[in-house]
Amino acid sequence: MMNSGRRVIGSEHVAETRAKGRVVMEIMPTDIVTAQAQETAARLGIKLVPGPLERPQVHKTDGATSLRRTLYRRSPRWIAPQRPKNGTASPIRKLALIGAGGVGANIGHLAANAGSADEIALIDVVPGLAASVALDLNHASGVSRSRSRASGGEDLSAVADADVVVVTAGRPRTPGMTRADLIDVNRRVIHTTAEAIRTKAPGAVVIVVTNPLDEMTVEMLRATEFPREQVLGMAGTLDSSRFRNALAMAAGVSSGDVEAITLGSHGDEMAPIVSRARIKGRPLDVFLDGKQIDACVKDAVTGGGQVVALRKTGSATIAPAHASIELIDHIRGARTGPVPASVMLDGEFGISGVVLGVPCHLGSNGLISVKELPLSRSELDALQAAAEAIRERLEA
Ligand SMILES: NC(=O)c1ccc[n+]([C@@H]2O[C@H](COP(=O)([O-])OP(=O)(O)OC[C@H]3O[C@@H](n4cnc5c(N)ncnc54)[C@H](O)[C@@H]3O)[C@@H](O)[C@H]2O)c1
Ligand SMILES: O=C(O)C[C@H](O)C(=O)O
Repeated sequence: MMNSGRRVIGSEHVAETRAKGRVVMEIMPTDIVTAQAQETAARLGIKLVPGPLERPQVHKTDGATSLRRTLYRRSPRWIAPQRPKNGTASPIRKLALIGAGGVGANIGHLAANAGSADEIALIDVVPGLAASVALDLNHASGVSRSRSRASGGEDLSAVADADVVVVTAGRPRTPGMTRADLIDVNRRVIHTTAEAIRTKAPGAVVIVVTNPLDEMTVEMLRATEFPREQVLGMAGTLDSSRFRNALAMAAGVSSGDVEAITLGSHGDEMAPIVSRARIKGRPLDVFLDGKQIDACVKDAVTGGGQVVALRKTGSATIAPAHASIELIDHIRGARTGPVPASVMLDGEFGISGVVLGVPCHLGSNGLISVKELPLSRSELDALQAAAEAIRERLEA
């Protein structure tokens, strides 16, 4: 039934859906669903679900039929960041990478390849390591045609005047360890690096990667005495990527069809946000049952440990590097929209004085604002629990 361009869904439509053996009925944004249809759907066990994000519409133009894509913004695209239309975001002038091990070298590689920075300065305490990675990156530019120039050495003063500093310096965990077991050894490394950043690159945006992430981000904030806008922790982009991958594999779709985010801590108190996750623009339960969704949540939380158990000598490096580049892209304006990062909260989500993974708007000076998404009661409780757990660990 049509009514000024709108489809009115009556109980007969619901009954037709049932008769076809279908259990889901798609409702488009312009549809009007009668109260009777809702009752019939409930009685027959039919789910009325929002239609897909994109749906081709047929339009008649001068007797010809053309197909036009109409975008239905069922949920705001607050998860998947978008590149600016003209794709002309400038590279960062100087990117410093403290730590040229597994994660640091991979960040250097991706940054050079994407032209994220004009100058990439690598620093590592192991003699020759950072210089060798820098040389390797420069050698690759003959093929990749990257314009980035890399340099490497042991001296922390090479952070001087960096616009963005990524800190991966420190020990990774090995099987049998939790990230929290790294607190003592890595806190010392953070303090050493923080001193150099504070004095030589006081205007830099610092991205902490070293574990345990939430605690090390707090240490960096304390030791540099930088405002909260300038110190970000990287974990949410990695955990969200793992969550999206798990959902995509379970639903048999590509990761690009999935929008999902994780908040909270980078550990057992991680909070994958199920209520706002979408597969092809639709809620998860259209594609997956409760058990499958729980398994995906578990996969996101345990993903890091799974890699450690297999690798034995260290932890993941490739996905963390991509996830770090995502933050760098937001800082340099190559991507827009909220992105999960760990920042010191100041009343957002009702939490203060603790570093937690939350959706953030970022820019060239770091944090612009925290985006307080509407979350379900249990998700808000999970954020509060994560904040309390981190607070307790810091006090201990
Ligand atoms: N936040 C996340 O999501 C995430 C993801 C992956 C790894 N991590 C963490 O990142 C850290 C690095 O992981 P990795 O796989 O690159 O380890 P890695 O051992 O391969 O590299 C770490 C490097 O840091 C260097 N280093 C140590 N102390 C230093 C100092 N004072 N100054 C300069 N360099 C120093 C080491 O020589 C080493 O080369 C670990 O703590 C790991 O747990 C975090
Ligand atoms: O798991 C680890 O120890 C490394 C990192 O935090 C990860 O999640 O891959």
